[in-house]
Amino acid sequence: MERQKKRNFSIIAHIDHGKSTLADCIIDFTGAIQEREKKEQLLDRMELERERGITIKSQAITLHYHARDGQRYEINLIDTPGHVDFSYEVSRSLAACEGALLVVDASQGVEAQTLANVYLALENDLELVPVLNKIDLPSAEPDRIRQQIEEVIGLDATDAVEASAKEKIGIEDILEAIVREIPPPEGDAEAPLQALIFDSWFDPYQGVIFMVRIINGTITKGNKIKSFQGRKEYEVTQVGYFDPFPHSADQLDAGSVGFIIAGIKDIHEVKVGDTITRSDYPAKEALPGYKEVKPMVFSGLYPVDSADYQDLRDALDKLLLNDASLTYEPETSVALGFGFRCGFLGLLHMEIIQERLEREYKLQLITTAPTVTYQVYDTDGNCHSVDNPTQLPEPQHIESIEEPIILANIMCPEDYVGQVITLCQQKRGVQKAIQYIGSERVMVSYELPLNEVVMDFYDALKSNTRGYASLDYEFLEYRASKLVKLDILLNGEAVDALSLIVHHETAYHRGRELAVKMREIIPRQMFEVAIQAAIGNKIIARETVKAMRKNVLAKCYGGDITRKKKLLEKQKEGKKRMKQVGSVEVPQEAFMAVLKVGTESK
Ligand SMILES: Nc1nc2c(ncn2[C@@H]2O[C@H](COP(=O)(O)OP(=O)(O)OP(=O)(O)O)[C@@H](O)[C@H]2O)c(=O)[nH]1
Repeated sequence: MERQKKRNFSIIAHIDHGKSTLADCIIDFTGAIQEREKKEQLLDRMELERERGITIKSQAITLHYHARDGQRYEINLIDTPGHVDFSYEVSRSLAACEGALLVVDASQGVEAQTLANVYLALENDLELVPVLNKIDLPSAEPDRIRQQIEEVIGLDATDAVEASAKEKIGIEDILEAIVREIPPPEGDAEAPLQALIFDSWFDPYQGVIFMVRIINGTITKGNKIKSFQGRKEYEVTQVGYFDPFPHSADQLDAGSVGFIIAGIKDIHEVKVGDTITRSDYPAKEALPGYKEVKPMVFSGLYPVDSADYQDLRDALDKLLLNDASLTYEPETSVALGFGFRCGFLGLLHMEIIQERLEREYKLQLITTAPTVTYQVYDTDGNCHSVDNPTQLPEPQHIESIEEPIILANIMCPEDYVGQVITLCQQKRGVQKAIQYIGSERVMVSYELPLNEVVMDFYDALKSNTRGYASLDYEFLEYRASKLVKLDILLNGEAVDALSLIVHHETAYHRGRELAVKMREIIPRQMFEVAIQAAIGNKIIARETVKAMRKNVLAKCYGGDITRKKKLLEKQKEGKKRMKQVGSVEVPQEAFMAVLKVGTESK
């Protein structure tokens, strides 16, 4: 199809403002899928995504639309993940488009991620088409939100389409706006090939499938291709597009969006953000903006049953095929045995991976508290990247420690500004700005140590603002800080998996709270358990779990055998999540308890 009749667009929105539902409506409206083939939330591929209602991997669908001007248009809808953890993927998807629908919930209005996504879209020079969704809600106030969009974003919202993805209102108007407002792609089909990879995944039969936007040139079956970052050359075996089902095409040319298959077995050979070109007629330059995503949050994953170690490795291998941003390497813990240190883009990414391992691979896991990567300078002048408290050198060998700092933008109703500020202060935040957005909403910007945010910042923020605050953040820099290692000892033995790196001012308080929390979590055993918190060699707190007096079965004397069996079963169930640490049995909860202390502290 000629370029003038093509449109490439994404939908950007704050979480839950209705992006996926609207995408489904648009697909439906253009008749891309038959009723019987339709699944709820079609764009969300995995079961987990459906259940949580979030979109993890981006994907593109080619639609055909007969517009009111009598012309037939090819419209490529490129789905983007909405969460802050995945902003890099959002950015790549946006780079493949000329425009974006900016979906705003007509009752909630502009939120932190609306703004963050708008900035990403503007960086990519996209034409923004505002849509006010959920106008079916009695609480919808389209006029007020229209004004808010103009004030906050500076975007003319006079013609913003009023829509309801739920009631299928305004869908045709949205398609008309796409055709009218979003420019057709530019690009030169005669020039050397430059194809931007904006998504890739591993298919067990085809190998790596990658989604591209052809910026210049053409690609067809049989072409030899290579990427600017990868070293090897591959032969294209198939090109095509999804509608949403895969279809082969003769070729993809400048302005098109589609998939390429080239028998690639290693997902790391084709990285999202990289540029593909042809070996016979190579482009001189990669497209701008290639940036490697680095994991920001680390956690140890251990099988509850050490016999499952190999299964965990296999499962991680498989997950890695579809998720190039996940990293892992083997690690051992005295307390937990053999496991893996895994790196994630953020907390949500971490939760998703953990849940997939447990649900799809039926693994029972013990996870350690998340940490960030520290830059530790030793007294010999060497710098070490430390993502595990146990790797921290002895205090006398440490010259200084630097921790990652983020810039967090929090948007909330003005009534909650006080709570948000208090929370940020507690978390060692440095205030950067407080800005009124429209008449009642406020944007609070703080520099915060990522280490404090990975603990439980998000939950605390939600509960302190009754769910009304939204958060977006970006990495800023590494900054020197006074950090110390806090250890927990059980019967005199330091438990490596319970160690934490914390700021020296909060260490004392955290240690004491953690010891109390451990006493509540660790069940009584046949002997007394001493719980101590220590900073360096200094013990700062002690709690005791008294020895057990009663046999669980004692109260069943004379009772029937099935009841006894039930009790034992129940005990066994509980034991599954227990880890033997020295002589002490420690439940899974204990390893995450560090997340539960500290917010109320100070
Ligand atoms: N009343 C009403 N509810 C809607 C409308 N559109 C979406 N919803 C509901 O809003 C919730 C969120 O919708 P999603 O489409 O999952 O939102 P999303 O923006 O894709 O969310 P993420 O995938 O998490 O980014 C769901 O419960 C939808 O049923 C609408 O027009 N009206």
